[in-house]
Amino acid sequence: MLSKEEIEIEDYDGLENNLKEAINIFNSKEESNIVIEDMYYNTAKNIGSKLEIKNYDQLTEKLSKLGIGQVRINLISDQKIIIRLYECVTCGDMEYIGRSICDFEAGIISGAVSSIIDQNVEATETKCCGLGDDFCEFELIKKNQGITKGESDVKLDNSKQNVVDLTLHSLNLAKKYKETKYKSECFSDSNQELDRALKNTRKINQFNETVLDSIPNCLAVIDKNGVILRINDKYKEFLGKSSAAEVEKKSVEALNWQTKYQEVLSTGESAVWQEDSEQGVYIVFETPIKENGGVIRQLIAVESQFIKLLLDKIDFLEKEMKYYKNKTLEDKNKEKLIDNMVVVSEEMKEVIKYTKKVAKTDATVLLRGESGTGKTMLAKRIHKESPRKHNDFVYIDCTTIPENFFEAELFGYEPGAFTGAKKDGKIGKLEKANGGTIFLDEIGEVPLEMQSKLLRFLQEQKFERIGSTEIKEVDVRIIAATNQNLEKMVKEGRFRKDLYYRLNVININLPPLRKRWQDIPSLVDEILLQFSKEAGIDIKEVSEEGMKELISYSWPGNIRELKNVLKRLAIITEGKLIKKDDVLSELKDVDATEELEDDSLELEDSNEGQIGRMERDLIIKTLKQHDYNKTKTADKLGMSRQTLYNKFKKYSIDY
Ligand SMILES: Nc1ncnc2c1ncn2[C@@H]1O[C@H](COP(=O)(O)OP(=O)(O)OP(=O)(O)O)[C@@H](O)[C@H]1O
Repeated sequence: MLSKEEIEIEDYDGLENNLKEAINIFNSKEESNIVIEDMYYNTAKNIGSKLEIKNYDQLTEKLSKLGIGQVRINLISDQKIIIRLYECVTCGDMEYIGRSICDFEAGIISGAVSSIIDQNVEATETKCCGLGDDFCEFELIKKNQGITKGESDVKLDNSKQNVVDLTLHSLNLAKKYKETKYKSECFSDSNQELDRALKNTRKINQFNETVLDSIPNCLAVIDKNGVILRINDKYKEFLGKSSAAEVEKKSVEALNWQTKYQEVLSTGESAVWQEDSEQGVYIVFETPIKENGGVIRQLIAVESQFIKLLLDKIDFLEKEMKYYKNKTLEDKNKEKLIDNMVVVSEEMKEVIKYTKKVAKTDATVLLRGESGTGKTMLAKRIHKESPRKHNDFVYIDCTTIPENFFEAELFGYEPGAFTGAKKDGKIGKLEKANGGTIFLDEIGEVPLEMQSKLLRFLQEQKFERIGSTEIKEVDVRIIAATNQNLEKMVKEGRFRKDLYYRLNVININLPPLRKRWQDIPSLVDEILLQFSKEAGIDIKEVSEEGMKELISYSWPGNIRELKNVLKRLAIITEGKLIKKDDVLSELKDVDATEELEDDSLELEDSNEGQIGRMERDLIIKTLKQHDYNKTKTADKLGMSRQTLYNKFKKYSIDY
């Protein structure tokens, strides 16, 4: 566009004033915008008609020269002409405003085209960059009424070029006015929006204040410098102030508040503690305000229902934690001390205390106790806790070795030592146990001849393999076990007296389970846990009533029997809980137990003949109850099949 300085014209100011005046007049009217637009259009049309454009090529060239834009003309029919204006200068200035704005261009085009075809045409803008279109488009329609060349709303000078330029300049001013007006409209729109936003913010603030004051706890906002920004009504009440202003904007130090706001700010972590005040005990809870650098402080009365609940819960959790801590510790100790061996009763605690001392020595140990009381388990424990623990623990079940193989088994033999011997010979159990422990289970079953050989070894720790004269010397600790009355056997000449004394250096007696029922609940837990692991099934529990039944039963087969009963119950019982009826139906057929509840069963202080009779009766009864099935009978009695066969032999039971 041409600037004022570029336009050398005398009555420029007059023209400009005219235009401004016109705009002012129109502007004061309600529909001034439309009038102004019409004025642009008509003035521009007048100019367009005076440009003396002869054809469309000249129109294109002229408009581009005037800087109006790049024109493309499309003659659709004699009656309808479409002109497209690319890079329209008005739209370039105003950009997208949501309505068509090229009244000036429309006027120029209509004036110019009217003079080309020498007929009045009116241009309507059908597309406009101001509406978001890619180009501006004008539809030119012929009108009957002709135009009066040379008549303009604006007084024009005689120089045509100057008239054009001056008018363009005036229109340019008007356009700027229009632009300013539009911007002020926008401004007023945004002012209204601001107003609305302000009102909303006030409403939200009001709401926040109400919420803050409705909170039943004392609440204060402290800024990062320790200045109290806000306290709610409850806090005001708590402090006994008539106005929040007495506290707000003051520092926490000045008011002597016990606060951890600095610690909360530096760590970003909340702080909670208890404070006593004249009004009672309070929990102080200070928490950082995100991205703000301040702290929210709350005081919650301990008397409040919420805190009471919380404290109850904490109390409960603490107790629970303590319980599990102790249990874990107990479990750990139990494991360390005796693997999975259950030791709850005082009787067993005594045994273990003694065993621990014994384990450190090399002394020969004789373990006494009914079948299934844990003699083998204890023997292993002694070995594990002794200095020999890194060497072998060798187990010999004396009931299972045929008489003539005993020596070979214990001392070994040379190649070809006897018929049927292995051709490379065999190393004996004693040699295997060198540096370690040998456990002779059921020592009362060792044949007499073998007893003297064993005695010799015990005296000298020396022996010869069968078929060899070479004397072997080994360092072996002996642990023997029996459930028989060895003293009686000695008297009857069935057990060597000297061997008895050799073995009976340290005597440990394992009490029967019925004498240490306190172990039963823990044994039940342990056995069910181990079994669930082995069998890959869910852990079962025994109901309280069921447990009472297990405790009151006399367990002739001791822990081995308890184990078997529980394994069966774990398999048979549906669901997680083993109930009283399940236990009873499992134990119902052992009516002989009543007889066994008699203390006279204890081997040490009982008459062997009486016990023998009772044991014989029990075996026969159990056999009958299990249709003479020996495996089931042995299982029920908590003994191995071999032990059962030995008992058959011992009591002349012929089945
Ligand atoms: N205190 C205990 N805690 C856990 N399990 C035990 C305990 N005592 C024994 N047992 C278990 O009971 C079963 C029988 O124990 P063990 O074989 O040691 O008895 P025993 O007296 O040697 O029997 P037997 O005289 O028939 O040889 C084993 O499975 C053992 O693991």
